[in-house]
Amino acid sequence: MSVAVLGAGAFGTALAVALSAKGPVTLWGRRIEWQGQNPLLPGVVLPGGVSVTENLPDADILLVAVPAQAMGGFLSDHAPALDQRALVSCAKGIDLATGRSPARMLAEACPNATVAVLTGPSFAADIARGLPTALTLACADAEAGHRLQHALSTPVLRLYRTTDVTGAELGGALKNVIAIAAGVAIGAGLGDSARAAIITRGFAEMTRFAVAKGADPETLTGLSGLGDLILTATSEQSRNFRYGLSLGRAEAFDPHVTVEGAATARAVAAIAAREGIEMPVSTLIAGLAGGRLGVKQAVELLLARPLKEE
Ligand SMILES: NC(=O)c1ccc[n+]([C@@H]2O[C@H](COP(=O)([O-])OP(=O)(O)OC[C@H]3O[C@@H](n4cnc5c(N)ncnc54)[C@H](O)[C@@H]3O)[C@@H](O)[C@H]2O)c1
Ligand SMILES: O=P(O)(O)OC[C@H](O)CO
Repeated sequence: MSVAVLGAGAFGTALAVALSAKGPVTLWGRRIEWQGQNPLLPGVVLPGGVSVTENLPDADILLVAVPAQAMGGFLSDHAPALDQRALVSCAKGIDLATGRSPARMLAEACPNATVAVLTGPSFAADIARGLPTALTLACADAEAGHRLQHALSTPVLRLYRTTDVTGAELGGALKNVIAIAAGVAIGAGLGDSARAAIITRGFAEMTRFAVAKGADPETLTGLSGLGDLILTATSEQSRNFRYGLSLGRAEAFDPHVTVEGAATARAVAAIAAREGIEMPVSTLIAGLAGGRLGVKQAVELLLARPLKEE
């Protein structure tokens, strides 16, 4: 099956590099201003098996690796050309404008496509270097999921399979919000114990939100939920964690860096308020990211919450 990656950022480029171990891969970007090495993925030389193009490619499997907040614009430009394919969303977020997940946006814009999600703990730099990585491939159609799992696994990129698209996708989106909170805790000097509390209580609210949206709670304990939360909330390789660090330290952060958790926190807080889902950490991160709250005030609000059963 032919494979193309749409979106030539760090993750799309890393996936193209990794999958070129199995056969030729086309990497599509809207404006490619580099050759051989993508500045978003420094130090990685594209292998010969990856061909880069600005013309939307024709392939059996299209991995869509644009950020969640860019998915709407991307689909308005390209949806008709994507229908009737296997579309694998690689974005981890919730669209702020519509409150929809990337897979849902793909399915609505391309009603005849088979839609799947690729998610889980994986830094682009690790994948591109060929380091061992385990991910989740989620597809509601179990047979199609099985085919995609095999088509996209390599000896070092191991894909586990699930039919719980909602659980896998929300785990990946929500962990970014909690990773920002973990970064804030460390940046503000609250310590490792506070970070552990935020990760644990954050995981509880990730699960609460996902279950309210129809997810199987067990999915949240897998690679796409807990696995990715552990990675993102504990590593300075993570852009979400680094953004949180800068908030905690009251330092500026490069606005050109993709930080999915900032907009997703605001999307989640709006949905949670509307639907009565208790999401204290995400709601505070939405306030911080939106500039409505300061770190001191956010910490005070969190510590002032009523004592309750775990
Ligand atoms: N970088 C990682 O380690 C990593 C790992 C796993 C998942 N992801 C997820 O992958 C997604 C993409 O992240 P990234 O790291 O590649 O971001 P990035 O900032 O490195 O690149 C984003 C790319 O998307 C392109 N883009 C933006 N809007 C577009 C549009 N309308 N049409 C076409 N292209 C458009 C940009 O030009 C850029 O090349 C995010 O949802 C992220 O959470 C990233
Ligand atoms: O750099 P981040 O914070 O966007 O995280 C990248 C991946 O999602 C980690 O699994």
